[in-house]
Amino acid sequence: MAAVQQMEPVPTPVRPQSMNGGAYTKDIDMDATSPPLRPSLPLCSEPQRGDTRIVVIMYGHGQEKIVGVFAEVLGKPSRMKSRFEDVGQEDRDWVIGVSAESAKADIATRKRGMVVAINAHCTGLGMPPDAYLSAQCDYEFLYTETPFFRRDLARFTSHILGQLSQHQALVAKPRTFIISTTFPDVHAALPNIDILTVGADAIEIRVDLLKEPRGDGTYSEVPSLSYVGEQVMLLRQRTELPIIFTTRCTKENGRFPMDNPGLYYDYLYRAIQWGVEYIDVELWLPEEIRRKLYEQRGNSRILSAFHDFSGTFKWTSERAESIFLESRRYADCVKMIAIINDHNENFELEYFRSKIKAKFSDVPLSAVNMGETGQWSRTLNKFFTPITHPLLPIIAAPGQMSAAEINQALAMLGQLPRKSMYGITSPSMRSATPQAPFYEKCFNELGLPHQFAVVEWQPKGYGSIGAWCNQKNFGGAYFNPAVSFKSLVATSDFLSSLNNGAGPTLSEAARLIGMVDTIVVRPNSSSAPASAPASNPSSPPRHRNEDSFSALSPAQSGLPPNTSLILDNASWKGILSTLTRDLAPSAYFGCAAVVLASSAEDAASALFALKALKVGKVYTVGFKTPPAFGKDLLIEPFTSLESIQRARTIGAGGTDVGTGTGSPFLVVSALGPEKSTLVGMLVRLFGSRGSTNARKVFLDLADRSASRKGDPALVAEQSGFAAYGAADVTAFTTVETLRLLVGQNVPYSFVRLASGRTLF
Ligand SMILES: O=C1C[C@@](O)(C(=O)O)C[C@@H](O)[C@@H]1O
Repeated sequence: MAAVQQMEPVPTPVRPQSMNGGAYTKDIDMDATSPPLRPSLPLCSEPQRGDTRIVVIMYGHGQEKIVGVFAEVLGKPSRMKSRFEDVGQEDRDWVIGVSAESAKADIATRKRGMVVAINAHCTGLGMPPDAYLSAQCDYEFLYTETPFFRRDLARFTSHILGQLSQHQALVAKPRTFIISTTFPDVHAALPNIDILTVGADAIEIRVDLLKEPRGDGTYSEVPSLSYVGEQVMLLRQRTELPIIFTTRCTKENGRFPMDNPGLYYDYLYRAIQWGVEYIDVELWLPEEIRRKLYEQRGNSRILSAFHDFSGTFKWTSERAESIFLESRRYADCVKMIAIINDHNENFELEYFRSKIKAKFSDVPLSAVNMGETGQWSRTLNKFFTPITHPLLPIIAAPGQMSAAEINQALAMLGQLPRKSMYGITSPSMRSATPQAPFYEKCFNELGLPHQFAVVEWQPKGYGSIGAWCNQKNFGGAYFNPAVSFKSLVATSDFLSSLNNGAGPTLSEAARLIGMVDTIVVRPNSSSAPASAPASNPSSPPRHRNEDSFSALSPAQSGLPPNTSLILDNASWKGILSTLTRDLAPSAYFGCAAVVLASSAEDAASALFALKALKVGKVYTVGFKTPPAFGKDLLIEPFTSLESIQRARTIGAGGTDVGTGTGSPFLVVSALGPEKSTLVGMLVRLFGSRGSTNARKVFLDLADRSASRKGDPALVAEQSGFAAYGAADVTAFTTVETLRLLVGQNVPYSFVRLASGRTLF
């Protein structure tokens, strides 16, 4: 198994104390690990073991089943206890349920180093959560029973326990946008949420703009915590984007009153308990409040906010830098926003930005100017640029632009040149749904100037990788289906000539998987390693094969100097996202899995995803596992019916699901439709049996659209599996491909919506 290394400790919120209260106790007991090698894809967050304390769920009257659902999502069995006092070391691998009523007796004296207390409250019960439990618990999960959103619970638990985090990936991304929603009621946003969030990397809920009806036609001055909680719940149920929770004060263009700073603490701390990813903390708040929120932020991240509407703020002043320094003390990211009077002040901001970046690269800065005069700075800001959308009722601040407007402005200024991107397919894909209209729709929605074409390529046949890639305006490509790295390089003079003949740069994922599905174009940074590619060969090598990369006219040919091509693999990320949509990563940690494929190439992306999920053992059928995987995965090929039988009966009681010793919890099949009967048979063999009611997972990677044979997913569902198919993986892979190719985030639900039911 993977070597372990110490992870930065992840504190979790502690009981809120009175604003005069003493310092909180850091009583966290975690055995934290991280994977041995970070794949070089910057946009993914690797699952972590995170907080391993015993999870105790407090449930409301008649709601005991939520305890079992939490357990399933975490991959653990559950049992009930009467009080916190009864929870002990023997409960280590269990999820414990305690009724809300009896939890009140001793929640305050629980062993905080041993248990993490989650108040699960069903909003459909018609009353707010118990105020005492809300204040005392570590976290609070608000949910609706019908419909119930399992993916919301999976996301909540993965976040609060530190198993998945998006922050690092967002900071590493070259450009990120946040959409500032301004709805008085989140319900109004829901019908359009997919389209509203295209291009956004995070979504801001302006809590101060929410309007809670009082019932007499008027609205409360400040929306109540229970109203805000439901609004946050609604939003999180419908979007996969990280949420930014903002209580903007009246002096900074918001509606939250400023006479009681404690009010901000109450709302912002509660947002941490609700598992909101980012908390906007205004700099004017007393230091004591900012410090406490920072210390109690758990896995949430603090975005410090400063706005100056006076019109006298100077980016060149000493005050500007001291504001940044003060903000940074209790923040993970800093936002500074000012009204300016003169266009030159945009240049001053750019100077400030570069100075701060050079001196303090650890805390990212989002800094823009307001008003029309300041719009230029909105096109230059790279981290968390606030954006609006035409479907929003009002803009959140003067001068705000949409993602499409910013991209169009960048294109006009020559900062976002028009690129040619390709979908490289094989003749076998001719009958598949055309993909070009989908990409064009995305580019259009995002205001991107790029063009997209689907081209056909066959190793040793027609089509030329060199001719597509070695163009001045080449913007990247995806392969569908993925191609083996070896055959790609063997048939392309151009690719093999890169890096002075060493061949193209590979991401860690593509290297291990051996299959490439994306070619990414990246500018060479000055920090690039010495081996970074010189993508533009100084003199064209002689052609060994058909890859006539000089076929273009001189004006078109030649990647610009200082440009690298990186061969990558997005499919494993699509598989990982599919598997963790309804389950937290811990459901897979240490478990046994079965992978069926007719070649190692077909299985490799799934194996890489299973490695990232730290599964305990992989049984294989139909292929020989590449040695590279042997280092991190325990592999056992099924060689006979006996070996299958043995794996099947291990831990037949079923209580060890997720503990690494049970019978397989996950079955992934990459076998084609012609092998449906075999897949169905194996799935049935490994179906849920015994006392466990935990649903196992079946993932079918085969495209079954043209097949009339039986669907193994149906067999799987009948045998106690939750089944996922190629359409889910393709949509998540497309999300990743778009991030890699154009650096923009397009939500999974938009991909599914825009590409219709068949999905390519
Ligand atoms: O802080 C900011 C930035 C902002 O004020 C803007 O200028 O775009 C918009 C606000 O919603 C957000 O909280």
